[in-house]
Amino acid sequence: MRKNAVVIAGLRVVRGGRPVIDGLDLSVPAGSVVGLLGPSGSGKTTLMRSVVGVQASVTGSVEVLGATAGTPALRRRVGYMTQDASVYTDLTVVQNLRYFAALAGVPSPARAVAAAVATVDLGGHERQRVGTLSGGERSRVSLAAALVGDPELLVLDEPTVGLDPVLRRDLWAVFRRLAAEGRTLLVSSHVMDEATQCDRLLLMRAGGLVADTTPDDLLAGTGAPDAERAFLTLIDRAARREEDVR
Ligand SMILES: Nc1ncnc2c1ncn2[C@@H]1O[C@H](COP(=O)(O)OP(=O)(O)OP(=O)(O)O)[C@@H](O)[C@H]1O
Repeated sequence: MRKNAVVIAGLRVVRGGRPVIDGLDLSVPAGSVVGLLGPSGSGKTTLMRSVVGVQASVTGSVEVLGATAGTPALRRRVGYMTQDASVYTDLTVVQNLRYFAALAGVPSPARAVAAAVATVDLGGHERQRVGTLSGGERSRVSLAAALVGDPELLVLDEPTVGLDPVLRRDLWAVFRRLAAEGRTLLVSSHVMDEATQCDRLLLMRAGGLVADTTPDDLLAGTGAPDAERAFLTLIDRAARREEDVR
């Protein structure tokens, strides 16, 4: 089995004429849930877009499942859930999923759609137009769309944003189940209690990596009582180090 699902070396991304990621190295172990955390604007989405292969002005090496990010061979093997819902509100749940299954070239679309609906627990809503679903249901359709190609790597950009604690807990149970099946999940989040559900944590700040750690080591290394305060401690330390260098 592959040791790392993603290996990044010397990643540099220029957006709006300035480097927003500069010299990033990291790896994502296969079969694990890796949390991508960091303040707003730290580069999480840009990193995820680079992994999926949809980001322009990327230099350095981004290897995904043994291939260069974005190569056509990876299309079905990588599922991407963007921050904003990317499903069609005027189509039903099943129509959306059939469409995404066709894009991914899924050989048995009906079976794949049914499996994705079951995974995200949307049974009973199959024929409902997405525009009439609740916010939480809609984000689960986006997750199902990312899942319908049966990907080995799932890249999920803030999948739980705006969801209530019950839905967040349920979605994290889904993520854990997907990882137990051998899939790799790279999940960004602002919600620090979600950090404790990850196998590994990547902490970004200002386009760089501040920490590559585990939830236990994050707490032990900072002496903080919870993930949120540990995170703030590391961000403050990194900011102070940067000021000392200047
Ligand atoms: N299209 C763009 N043109 C110029 N700058 C951009 C563009 N998209 C993003 N940026 C800048 O790149 C930096 C990283 O943005 P990115 O969206 O990756 O951050 P993020 O960590 O995902 O933030 P958030 O948590 O708020 O979603 C930010 O400073 C942002 O302003």
